[in-house]
Amino acid sequence: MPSENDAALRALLPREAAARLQSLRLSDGVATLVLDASGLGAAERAGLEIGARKALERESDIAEVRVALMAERDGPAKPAPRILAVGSGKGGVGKSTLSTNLAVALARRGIKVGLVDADIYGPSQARLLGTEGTKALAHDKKLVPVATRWGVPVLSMGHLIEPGQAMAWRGPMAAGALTQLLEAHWEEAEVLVVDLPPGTGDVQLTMLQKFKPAGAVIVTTPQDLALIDATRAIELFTKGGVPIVGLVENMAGYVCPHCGEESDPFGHGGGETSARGLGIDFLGRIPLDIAIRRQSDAGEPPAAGDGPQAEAFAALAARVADWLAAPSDRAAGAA
Ligand SMILES: Nc1ncnc2c1ncn2[C@@H]1O[C@H](COP(=O)(O)OP(=O)(O)OP(=O)(O)O)[C@@H](O)[C@H]1O
Repeated sequence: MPSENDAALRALLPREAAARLQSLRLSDGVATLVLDASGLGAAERAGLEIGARKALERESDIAEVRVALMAERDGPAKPAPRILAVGSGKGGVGKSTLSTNLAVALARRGIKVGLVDADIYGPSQARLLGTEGTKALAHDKKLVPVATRWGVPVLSMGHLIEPGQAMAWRGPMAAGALTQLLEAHWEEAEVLVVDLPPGTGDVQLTMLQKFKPAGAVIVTTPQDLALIDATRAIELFTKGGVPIVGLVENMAGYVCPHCGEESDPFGHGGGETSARGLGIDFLGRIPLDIAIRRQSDAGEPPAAGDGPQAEAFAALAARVADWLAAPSDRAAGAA
């Protein structure tokens, strides 16, 4: 039976959230709500969660708000989302930044996208999608993805551990964590963009063996060394039978923050030539632009804006969406 206290809390909720409320509990300053999000798209789900969260966070006796969005189970089972792995041979090439913005740009095209941060030891997606400090809830022993303002639900170790907490896990534990992130309530997503850690460790192998991606996007930078490393990442996927969607050249060309002029300190066309040499598609270039770093650090994905940075990610998303629309042909063609 709801207590008077619960009724008072319920009255604080926006009308839509109150109508969809399944349960609401306040204990030790933590308000836990379960909302029925059946029939809602990703953006509406995000709006529902954010509205409820904001309304309760204003209360002085509520220190934390936990929201779980549930969808009806009846009706035909939805197919599992197709996994798009984003990989690189080495760290620091901007793979996480690319994963975030590719996911946001795909969502802007109307595709229902979720994002999994498979970088178990160095998670960054909570920050990049402006959800730092939000804890992921579990329902039916499965994690519930965290809604974002950009219509891209996300799960990252950053939503499970305290910021700065060291992850001293052995490989199998990290692989187990990845399994939890991927086997979460992703029912609403058609595509899951998975930001893989660099290299070829346990996490990548689990990914290939257990959750066969539909395709892999390889991120590189113009420096030769990174291109050689990218070759290794490509080999990992092709040996695992995962089709390569193509190569993205990040930090390609420097955009002057003062005059906007683009220059190429590392030469132009390395990514294109390299992709051609490897027999894979070239998906495009994302310039080295201080605005990309600033907005990303602030949890505002540049792909969600309307500047030239957003255009670069939109062009990339268009190529990837084309590939997703005809994956088997492409895969067969690439074989
Ligand atoms: N195109 C770009 N222009 C400007 N800065 C960028 C660009 N791409 C990435 N960065 C910045 O470079 C840094 C590294 O990017 P990011 O964390 O995405 O790389 P990563 O390959 O995922 O690294 P790691 O392997 O360490 O996880 C970040 O500070 C990010 O904001």
